[in-house]
Amino acid sequence: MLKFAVISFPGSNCDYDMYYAIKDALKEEVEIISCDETSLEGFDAALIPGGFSYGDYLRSGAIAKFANIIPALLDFANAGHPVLGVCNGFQILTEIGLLPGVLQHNTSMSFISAIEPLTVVNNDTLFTKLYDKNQHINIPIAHGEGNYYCDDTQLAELKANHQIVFTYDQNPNGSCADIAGITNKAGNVLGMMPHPERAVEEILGSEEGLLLFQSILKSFKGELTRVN
Ligand SMILES: NC(=O)CC[C@H](N)C(=O)O
Repeated sequence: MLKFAVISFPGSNCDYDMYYAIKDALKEEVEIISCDETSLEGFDAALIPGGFSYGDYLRSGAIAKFANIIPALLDFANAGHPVLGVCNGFQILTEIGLLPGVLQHNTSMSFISAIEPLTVVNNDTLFTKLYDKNQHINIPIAHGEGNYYCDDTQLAELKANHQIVFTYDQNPNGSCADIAGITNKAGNVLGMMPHPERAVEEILGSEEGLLLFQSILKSFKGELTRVN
């Protein structure tokens, strides 16, 4: 069994969605831990859920950067363990420097809640290996600050390193290059605004998010096979 940590901040509101996606849909071990903790020892992967950490004050994710768990999360990511940040989790990953760029207010300046068509532009990652290349999937979004921005040099690097993983088919928020999700250069940290954990069974309207979590599992099994 793999053990996932869901890191909960004051104001997280998708921690239980993430928890149940892992526990009931993926059927792996998962624990919600407070951002006041200082260690991720014993966990195989870390998940940063959506929400409004510290009320989104200053800027989404800007205060979460100072939580006790962050040094351990940086070490965990830099050691190559999988880290997934969804929505506010993506915002936090950019604030702590694990991913390039920033998430600005949507160009409409409104909160958008919708099921969004996406394209899986890179299926050669540990998070997307079970999708087909250029597969179209429908995943919900729910954010006010999802407008991804990076400068031209960063965008050229993201493209050259195949770090753009998901793009919007009908860009809802003004993100540059239609970006919905990116990885770090090493490929073990994924940030995305759409919520795969809210699309893990048909009754939720889509189960196309489940493949992402199953991909993480498959990546681990591949690794274990190689090690043994
Ligand atoms: N669902 C969420 O994680 C909300 C994200 C974020 N706080 C925003 O509104 O942009």
